[in-house]
Amino acid sequence: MTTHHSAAATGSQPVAAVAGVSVRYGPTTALDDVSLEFPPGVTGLLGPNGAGKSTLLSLLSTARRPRTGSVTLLGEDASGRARVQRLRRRIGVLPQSFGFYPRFTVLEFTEYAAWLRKVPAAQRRERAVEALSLVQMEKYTGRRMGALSGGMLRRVGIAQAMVNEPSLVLLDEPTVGLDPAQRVGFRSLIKDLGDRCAVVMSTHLAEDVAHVCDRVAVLLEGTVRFTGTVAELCALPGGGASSGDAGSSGPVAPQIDGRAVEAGYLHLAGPEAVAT
Ligand SMILES: Nc1ncnc2c1ncn2[C@@H]1O[C@H](COP(=O)(O)OP(=O)(O)OP(=O)(O)O)[C@@H](O)[C@H]1O
Repeated sequence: MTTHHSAAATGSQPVAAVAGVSVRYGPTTALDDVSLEFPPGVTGLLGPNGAGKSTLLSLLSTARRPRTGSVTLLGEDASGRARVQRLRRRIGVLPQSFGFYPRFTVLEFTEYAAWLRKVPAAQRRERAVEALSLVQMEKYTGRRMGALSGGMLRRVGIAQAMVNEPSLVLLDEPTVGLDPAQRVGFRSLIKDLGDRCAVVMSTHLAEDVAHVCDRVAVLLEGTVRFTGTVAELCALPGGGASSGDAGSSGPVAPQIDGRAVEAGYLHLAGPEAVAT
């Protein structure tokens, strides 16, 4: 394990937290009385489609307000227009899909993201170049957005999320649609981000969590079924306790039975697995 794993596992001050949050879309309950704390490092939100991961990220990004409960970001209650606007400048977001003008160059797009995040004009170019080199896209600053491959586009997506040097970055399913080799590269990139800022990453792939995350929260049907370290998740019955390598060139990571999580079977581990 790397040093930032242990730092995050020692219960440092949370970077973000939700307490008793519920969100409904008409008759659908997307989140039901969810309480979670996000320490420094990389936290995975693991769950099948529809579990409530994107909704939880939308609360942490301040895009949505909970129907009940509270959201605390960077030590402040995320309410009140002025405070929320100030907090947004310190948060980076990679949505599941992001729009862009295809004729923008990579640099123009990233500078535009800096403008949206209220980075002062004099710093925008420098921040954009730095963010692009962070994701190894510095050679492609002049390429049109419309001419990028899927993997490159996702890298630029991470760059735009990092362009305001956020203290908290939220990544919604960052590895979806990547081929296996790209996914391995992305996992190491996301791990590196975790050394710069707190990262919350949603995924339905248990392998992502095993290779990238310090901590994990399992969501199913809008409720939290587990929180803890990856090792603790692996130790659960049905969590898969074997060690091995699922294609990563990095250190050997514990394996989680991804099929069990994706199929929503993890709750079969029993009530003792349910942590709040
Ligand atoms: N705008 C919306 N209107 C109505 N229902 C919604 C809306 N957004 C989400 N839902 C529903 O809320 C529940 C949680 O959705 P959410 O997108 O948060 O889950 P998720 O775990 O991120 O899944 P996915 O990976 O498929 O996005 C699902 O039942 C979903 O159908």
